[in-house]
Amino acid sequence: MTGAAIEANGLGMTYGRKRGWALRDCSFRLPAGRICALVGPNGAGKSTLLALAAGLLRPTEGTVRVLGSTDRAEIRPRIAYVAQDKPLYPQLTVADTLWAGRELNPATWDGDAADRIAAPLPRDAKVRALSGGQRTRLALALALAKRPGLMLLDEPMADLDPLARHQLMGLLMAEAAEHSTTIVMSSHILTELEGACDYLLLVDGGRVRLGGESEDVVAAHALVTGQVRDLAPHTVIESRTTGRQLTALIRPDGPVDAAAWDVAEPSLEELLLAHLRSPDAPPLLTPSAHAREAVAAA
Ligand SMILES: Nc1ncnc2c1ncn2[C@@H]1O[C@H](COP(=O)(O)OP(=O)(O)OP(=O)(O)O)[C@@H](O)[C@H]1O
Repeated sequence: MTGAAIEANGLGMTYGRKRGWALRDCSFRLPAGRICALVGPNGAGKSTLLALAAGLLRPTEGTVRVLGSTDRAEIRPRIAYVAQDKPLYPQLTVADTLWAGRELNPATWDGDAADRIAAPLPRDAKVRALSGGQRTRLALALALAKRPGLMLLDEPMADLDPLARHQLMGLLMAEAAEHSTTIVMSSHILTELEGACDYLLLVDGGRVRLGGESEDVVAAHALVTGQVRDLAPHTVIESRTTGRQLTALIRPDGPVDAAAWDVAEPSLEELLLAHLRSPDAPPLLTPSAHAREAVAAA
């Protein structure tokens, strides 16, 4: 079993006594070296989870271990966190910002990686004069050139045009593969994640609903179509009937009766949408996504 990039045990966070839980009872493990899609509806707790992993928030309960440590000062130099609003110094130029990145990370700074990502940006432009997408590009250049073990990216592609998105996604994937960087990327663009991410965390209502290798999570489900009848003993995530025809996303418990049902593998997008529409469906974590402490306690 490889080391964990993130391991959460009973992780919970509330922003104030009266506010309720932003995240609750989260126990999962993200093995190192994965590219993980963090998905969920607005307000699900994705940013909270990323900020906890980045050490910017203290858990209200439970623990989050990052790259094997819970010591936030020790973790910080080894991670890169790009927040949703891409905070940068508006009065600095692009060149100054990259220079500051190098000065702050002298041991690890990869100037070539920074140049590759920041190539289209005018070096003498002030950050405050950059567009949202250009700021994102600069923030990603800083994050990647730091050569972190773990990149935590909160909706990094949201304000990029399709071409820039495609190019930066490709660059990130290639760099991550070459340097075994773990990436956690929150996004609402499900189609885009399908090709890029090999691991999945679905958070909803502050809880982890799905976790594990994307392939395994998909393989644990089936899309079945047939005449309306009982689907027991399988777990039905979502079903709809049209006349006498039933279509359902199920988690099979044993072989599905091929004489009674047309069976297909759902796409990742179909699977995620079905779970988002069915908040009461039971959670599923594949074995690699089980927190070790949780496993030990079971
Ligand atoms: N600084 C804050 N103070 C108070 N409540 C907060 C704060 N940040 C987030 N919350 C609350 O915590 C919950 C989870 O929010 P979070 O931003 O983590 O969700 P998200 O999944 O990232 O959402 P989105 O997809 O809209 O970015 C929400 O109910 C939100 O209102």
